Formats: sequence, structure tokens, C-alpha cells
Amino acid sequence: MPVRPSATTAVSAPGKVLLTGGYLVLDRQYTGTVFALDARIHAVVQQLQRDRHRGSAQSSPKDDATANTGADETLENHPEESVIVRSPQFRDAVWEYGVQRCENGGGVKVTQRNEGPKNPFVETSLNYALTYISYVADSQDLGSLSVTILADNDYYSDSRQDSNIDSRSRGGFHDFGVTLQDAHKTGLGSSAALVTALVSALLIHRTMHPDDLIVARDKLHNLAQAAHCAAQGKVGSGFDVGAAIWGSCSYRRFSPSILEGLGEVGSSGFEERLFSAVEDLDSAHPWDTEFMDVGMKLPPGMQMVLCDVDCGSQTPSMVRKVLEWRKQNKEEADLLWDSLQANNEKLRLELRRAVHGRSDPEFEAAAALEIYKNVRVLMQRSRNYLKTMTEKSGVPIEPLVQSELLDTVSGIDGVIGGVVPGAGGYDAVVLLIRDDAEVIKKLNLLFETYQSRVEDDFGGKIEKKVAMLARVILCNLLRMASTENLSAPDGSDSPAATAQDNTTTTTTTAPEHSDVPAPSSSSPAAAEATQLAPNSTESQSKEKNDTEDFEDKSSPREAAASAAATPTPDDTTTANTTTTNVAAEPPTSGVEASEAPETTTVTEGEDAGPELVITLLLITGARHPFKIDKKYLRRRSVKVDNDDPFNMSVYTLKELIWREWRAEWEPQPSSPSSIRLISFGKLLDDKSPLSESSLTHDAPNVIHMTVKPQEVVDEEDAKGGKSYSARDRDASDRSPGCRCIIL
Ligand SMILES: Nc1ncnc2c1ncn2[C@@H]1O[C@H](COP(=O)(O)OP(=O)(O)O)[C@@H](O)[C@H]1O
Ligand SMILES: C[C@@](O)(CCOP(=O)(O)OP(=O)(O)O)CC(=O)O
Repeated sequence: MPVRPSATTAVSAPGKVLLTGGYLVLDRQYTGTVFALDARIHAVVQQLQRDRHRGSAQSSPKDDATANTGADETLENHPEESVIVRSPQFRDAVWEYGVQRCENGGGVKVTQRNEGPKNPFVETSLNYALTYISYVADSQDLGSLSVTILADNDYYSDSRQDSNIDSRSRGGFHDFGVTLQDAHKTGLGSSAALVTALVSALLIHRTMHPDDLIVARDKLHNLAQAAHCAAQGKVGSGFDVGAAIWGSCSYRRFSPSILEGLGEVGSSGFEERLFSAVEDLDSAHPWDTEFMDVGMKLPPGMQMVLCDVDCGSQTPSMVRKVLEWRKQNKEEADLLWDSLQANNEKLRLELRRAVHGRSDPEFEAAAALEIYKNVRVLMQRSRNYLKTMTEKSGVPIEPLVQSELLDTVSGIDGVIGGVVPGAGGYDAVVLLIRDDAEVIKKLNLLFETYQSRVEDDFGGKIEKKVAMLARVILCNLLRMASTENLSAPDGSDSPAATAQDNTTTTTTTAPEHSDVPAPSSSSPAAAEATQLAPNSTESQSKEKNDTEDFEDKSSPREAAASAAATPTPDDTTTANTTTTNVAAEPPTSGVEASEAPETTTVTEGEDAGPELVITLLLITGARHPFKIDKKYLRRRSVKVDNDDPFNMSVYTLKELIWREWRAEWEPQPSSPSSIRLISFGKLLDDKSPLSESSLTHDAPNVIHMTVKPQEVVDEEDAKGGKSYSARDRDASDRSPGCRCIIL
């Protein structure tokens, strides 16, 4: 019996640090400033194959993940569908689920088969993602799946760090040597990144093509929020899931009512309610999350350092207590909340001023110094308000031991300021420092011998300090990469390693980007690439005018686009000391610098006329600016009414792009019609004039560009331009291949 290789989909999502806005952000009246970090959680989903002739399922030798898990993944033992989830960095971290469909539209529910502790975040993610998938897919055959979760090392304090320093510096995934329950979290938001990566991987695996991830971000956000909220007991604002999808931003939460009526998985009609929530179809409760200043970064010359104090705090119980106090002391609390919000906003704007100022050559050193001074003062004020909140609510938000630590580090030359991030407590402190190795050295020296001397007001203790880092990610633009980086600790026979094998195999068919596995030309994969965006789920999703709500007109999509330089996972694990540098600006993709916009000097006296400025964003993350005006058009003999580029059709724009194709991009397609342009989540239609799209005159317009693989074009041609729907396929029909998307 032939054994077919499995498809593999890998998605990773970043962790977060809520610099300011803890507790405030739970209320829609206020916002939180969140930075996405270079520590990521990766979810690798593999299809396990079913032998239809015998009615049983079978995994290929490469798929067989039983070797080091103790779980029996041979599907012959489980004729019904099953999902096996493993976290190979932890002991006994295997969850084996049977999959059932509930009556009366109750959705899909998984039931843990093996003994051992439950994992509510994994279980809820599976329930929500599989319910959604089975609802939108015509085929009811979900197939059986193997899922591997891998977390970048900074998510957990490693008690065996010294002995593992080599593996840390190698950047591999640690084997933490303990159960998940015994692992010490560092507060980077493991559950939010896990849920986001997992539901996204599952959805992409079964319902969409990776290219469509860009346009599906809202949907993935909604599903991840719903799943995380349910698993977490509905206490959070969702800023962590928001950052996992959109990256660093100023976040305003969604109205809780959006998810209130969802009910439990299994309850009658759950699948329809979930679908409606994910697709944003309920006009009475539209999604109203706001992501402002997306792609926010730190000023050049500034770094962010997270110091893990390895103690831990219970955020949900702290939240409950603070909210209770606020309820009982409304006036006083409102005053405090308003003052803190105003201060936090000032801090954000000051950082922003520094970012924009420093990139201007006219910006003077004196101005930079003034901004740093202001940042320091504002961070100190933020701390004062949090201290008041601590005293009033009786919750250890900034307890004395943390105050002592922050005061001590603030005394170091080069430390601009520090706060307790998020809910505060004994998790971590976050510092803004001068981007200088000397400062890091001094911090490391301090931490080596640091001893707390105060008696804590809540009885807490700092037993141990690990200064550890997270580089701030500008934003989390869709990225495709190979899963080669995803090798589980020592696990050559783990699913992650299997994914690597598959990738290697698959990438041999990839003509251009070694990190973008191309579909095999002989497989239906090529068809997958074209069919998904316009299908049911996408077309039903409500199109938002992103710019409307955003303070500085930087919509998630625009800003996602501007984050072309998002580091790939291999950039993310370079820590080689206990303190890692936080780069203020991640390395750029290298294309941008050499690509100055086309400049067009207009003859004196001649009006340059309307001008269309575009930043073309490639799937690799590279950006290319275009400025199209009268002169540009004339030089290329392109005739357009009134020489107005907005009167060009989308197809003419494609032709221009095609004519100016860059060698460093992916291979030039055989015709402009293979180019797909996406603006504000909408595929631009060839025939429409640009004036009918959402492009504006007064800002660079970010347009995402993807190229249809040649096999797709050939297949479409053969079929008279028609592609079949993803819904028409079932699990086993999916093509072999491997894809990895970094959110
Ligand atoms: N690597 C992992 N593999 C599987 N589940 C994980 C992993 N990391 C975290 N989780 C899940 O997330 C939970 C921690 O979530 P939570 O308490 O909200 O902490 P955090 O603040 O890190 O999000 C764990 O109990 C587990 O259910
Ligand atoms: C209190 C909060 O406003 C911020 C909590 O931030 P943390 O970064 O402390 O979150 P956890 O990783 O879940 O502990 C709650 C919220 O907004 O969800």
C-alpha cells in the first residue's frame, strides 16, 4: 500500500510585553502600549494519512511521532479521527484527543484520551479551530492530525540554565527537563502566542492558502481571541492575542459583549455562533478592537530589556481584586485611571517623537537628550501611579522588592527607566536603556550579585534574577519560511524534525526562495494556491476601513506592511548571555536601502500633476517604493487620461511592475496577469481603475504583491481559468508539501 507524505503547516506567533496600560486596558475607555517580542511560539501541524481502502488510518514512517512521546500515534489503533499534540521541550507533555462532532450544530469537540493533566489552551484551541473548519468545509472529514508546539527559550526560566548555556547560545529549543506545570513562565504570554499560532496553523492547514494569510488576519484574530478568552476564563483584555497577530501597537480592547453570547462548545448552535463571531457577521456586536500605531518601534539608540525575576504572579486573581477595588471606589479609581492613561499616552508619544526625530538628520543631540529625560520622568510617574494602585487595591502590582530592583537599576548610567509590565507582581521588570553593550554589562554585573534587602509589603521575594531579553519586533508581517529552524530538543525523530525532513524534500521543488516551499508541480498544491481567497469565508468577512479609527492613519495592514523587516525565527534565538541585547530596530531585509523611489524631476513651470506613491510589499518582506506621476508615465509611453495615474487600471499598474521587475525578487512571472495585488485586504481587480480602489493621494500606499505559481496559471489555463474550491477537498486529498507562516 503506498504511503503518501503528509502536508505540514507551521505558524509562529510572538510574545508580548505590556509596557504601560496594565488593568486600564481591560476597559475599552483606555489603551495599552504593547510590544511584540522576538520570542515566539511555533505550532507545526501535520496531516496523518488515512488508508481509505481499509478504513483505517496510517502515518508514514516520517509522520510517526510515537518514537519519543509515549503516545501511540498509529492511527490504526484509532479508526476515528484524532489529534495528537506534543510539547517536546517538556516532560510528559503529550495530549492525545479523539474528535467528535456534537449534535444540533454544537461544533467539534475533542476529548483527551490519555492520562495526565489537561491543557485547556490546547484543548480549547482545537475545539474552536476544528469547529470553525468543519463548519466552513463542505467535507466533514477533518482527518487526523499531529501537532507539535515549540517555544523559544525565553518563555520559561531555565533552572538548568548554566548547564545549558551552550544550547541557549546555539539558539535551539531547550529541553527544560520538567513538566509544563513545573516550568517557570517568564510572563511573555505563552498561552496567547500558543493559541494564536495553533488556531492559525490549523485554519491555514485546512481552509486557506498561505498567501491568503494577509487578508485573513482579522479572522484569525477573532478566532484566537475567542479561543483564548474561553480558555482563560474571560478575564483578559486580549492585548496579548492582539500583539501576537498585529505586533507592537497601542491596543484598545474589543467589547466583551462580542464573545459573551458564544456559549460552550457542544451547546446547540455553537458552530454557527462561532462562525458569525469569527467572520464578524453580527451587526449588533461588530468587532471593535483597535490597533493603533501598529509597527511602533523604539527610537534608534534605545533598547528594551526584560529582566525575569523568576517568581511568578497570578494575573487572573490580581485582575479580579483590582477590578473589585475599582468598582467599590469608582471616583477615586477613575481619577487614577485617567491620570495614568494620560501619562502613558505622553510616554508613547514621546517615544514616537524620538523614533521620528532620530531618523531626521536635522534632529539634534540635545533634542534626543531632552526626549530621553522626558521618557525617564514619564516612566517614573507611571510607576508612581502604579504604586498608588498597589496601595489602594492591596494587590502587589509594584511590590517593594520590585520597587527596590527598579530603583537600583535606574541608578545605572544608561538605564533610562523601568516599570513592572502588564499586571505587575513578581514576574518581571522591563527597562528602557541606552543601546550600549556597556550598559548591558553593568546590568549583568549587578544581577550576578543582586540581593534584595527590603522586606516586601506582600511577603514576596526575589530569589533569583535572570536578565533576559526580547528584541522588539516592529510588527508581524506574514512571512513564509522553511521549518528547518524548528528542530525539537535532541529530537531527530520528533514531528518537528519530520517537518524539517518534509521541508527539505519540498523545498527541492521550490524554484526560487529556499524558505518558501513551492507546491510540487505534479500535485494539486498549485490549485490550492489560487482558490482560497475568494471563497465563502473570505468573501463573507466584513471589510473594515482600517484607517478610520487609527490615530496616525497607520492601519494594521499598512503597518503590517511597513514591518517588512520582521526578523525570522533564526534571527530570534541569538542570545548568548543571560542578558541579550534588544535591538531598537531589527535588521532590515536589505532590499529597501538600495531602492530609492523613482524620482521624477518635472521641468520647471510644468505641473507634476497627480502622483501615486506605492510601497510594494513582497511576500519575502522586501519592499519597493514606486512613485508614478506624469513624467513617469510619459517616459514609459503609458497613456492615461489627464496623465493621472489614478486613472490607470489595476492591470496597467501590474504591467508597469512587471516591466520593472527586479532581479532580487522572485522569478518574473510569464505575464503581468500572474501578479496579485492586495490593498487593505482586498484583491485588486484588473479591470478597475485605481481611483476605485482604496489608494490615496496623500500617503504612500502599501500594496501587497504575490505571484501566482506557474503551475496554477497553467492549471487555470487548462481549466479555462477556473479553480476549484478548497471546500471540495478533504483531508487526504491535500497535497504533500510544507509551509510555514510567521504571524
Ligand atoms: N510550550 C507549551 N506547550 C503547550 N502548552 C503550553 C506551552 N506553553 C504554555 N502552554 C499553555 O499555556 C498555559 C500558560 O498560560 P498562562 O498561565 O496564561 O501564562 P502566560 O502568561 O505565559 O500566557 C500553560 O498552562 C499551558 O496550558
Ligand atoms: C492586567 C492586564 O491588564 C495585563 C496583564 O498583562 P501581563 O503581561 O501581566 O499578562 P499575563 O502574561 O497574562 O500575566 C490583564 C489584561 O489586559 O489581559
